[in-house]
Amino acid sequence: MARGKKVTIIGAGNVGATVAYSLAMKGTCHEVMLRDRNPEIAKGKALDMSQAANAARQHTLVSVAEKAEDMAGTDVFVVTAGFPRKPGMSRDDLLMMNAQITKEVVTDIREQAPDSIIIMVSNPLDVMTYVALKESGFPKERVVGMAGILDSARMAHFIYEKIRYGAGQIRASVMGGHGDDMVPLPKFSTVAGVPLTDILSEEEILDVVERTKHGGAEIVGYLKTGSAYYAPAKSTAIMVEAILKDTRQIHPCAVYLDGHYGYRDVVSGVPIALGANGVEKLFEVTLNENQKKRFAKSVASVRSMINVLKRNNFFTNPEDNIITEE
Ligand SMILES: NC(=O)C1=CN([C@@H]2O[C@H](COP(=O)(O)OP(=O)(O)OC[C@H]3O[C@@H](n4cnc5c(N)ncnc54)[C@H](O)[C@@H]3O)[C@@H](O)[C@H]2O)C=CC1
Ligand SMILES: O=C([O-])CC(=O)C(=O)O
Repeated sequence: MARGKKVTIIGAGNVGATVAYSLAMKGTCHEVMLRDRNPEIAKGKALDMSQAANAARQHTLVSVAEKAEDMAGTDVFVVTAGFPRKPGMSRDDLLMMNAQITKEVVTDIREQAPDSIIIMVSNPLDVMTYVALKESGFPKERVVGMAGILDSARMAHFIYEKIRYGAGQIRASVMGGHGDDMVPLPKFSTVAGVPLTDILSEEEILDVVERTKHGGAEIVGYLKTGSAYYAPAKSTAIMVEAILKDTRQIHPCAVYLDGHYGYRDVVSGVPIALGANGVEKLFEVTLNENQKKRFAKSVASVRSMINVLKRNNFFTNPEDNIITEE
């Protein structure tokens, strides 16, 4: 069954506002609500976007949640509240400040819309998804992080730059966390069904892999004051649409691993079917030894950040501060 149609975006900055614009231009939902600690700017953006929706002959109304209670009845939350990185920083440097913000906003979500689905975007993404899951107390199916769609889109673009054909037919595959240890998978990537390994040389593939891993940093290097937002916003809007329309299409997303791939109590990016209930199915892809090793390294890096939070007694429920694995 398709869910209702109210989407609330917490954090109406570059990514949040662009997600709202993307949803409004497509008429994906009836109502998009923005919530930001700076409500005046959010109001200006909401008004501007509602007018743009009319220009585009769409029905979407964009408004602002001035009070937490205005978010009641939300079906899908997108959380982009938090700081972006600047040149010279890694996403992991945002851990402590964004964890606190995530904890605050998730408390409001839990109180105002306990049956909703949360799409996390703030960085470091996998850890923030874990924080949202633990602090909301929601079932693991209803807290999903956005990264894999973005990383795969970047990889597809870098492939396209090299081959200059097959636009729109490139299916690139990336798993693991959204950090420097992410796991691009050229062996699972194709152009219209033709394996990438039959199209590009080893050296060219290595170049695509490295550029994908540092795709976010490359853009931070140009923008200087913040990070990418067009591709991140489009990738998030795709997730919102999959949930609202119950498409159950398969996308790489950051989800809680509960024994999957041999890992517990951690979040990482894996292929899932995304639909009205959030994670409808999690796929366990058969990885070769090299891929397994790279995935393990990525999971370990996310876990080490989660453990920093646990050591600081960050989580509200004392049981969540128990370290299950180093
Ligand atoms: N998962 C991914 O692939 C990606 C993640 N990101 C992350 O998304 C986050 C947002 O990035 P941008 O939109 O570029 O940053 P931004 O600085 O443009 O926007 C962040 C917004 O959050 C708001 N905010 C901060 N604390 C808040 C609170 N407690 N309640 C409500 N609003 C609050 C700020 O006022 C600001 O408007 C960053 O952490 C960034 O690293 C960005 C791109 C891709
Ligand atoms: O690079 C960043 O900090 C923002 C982000 O996650 C991305 O663009 O992949």
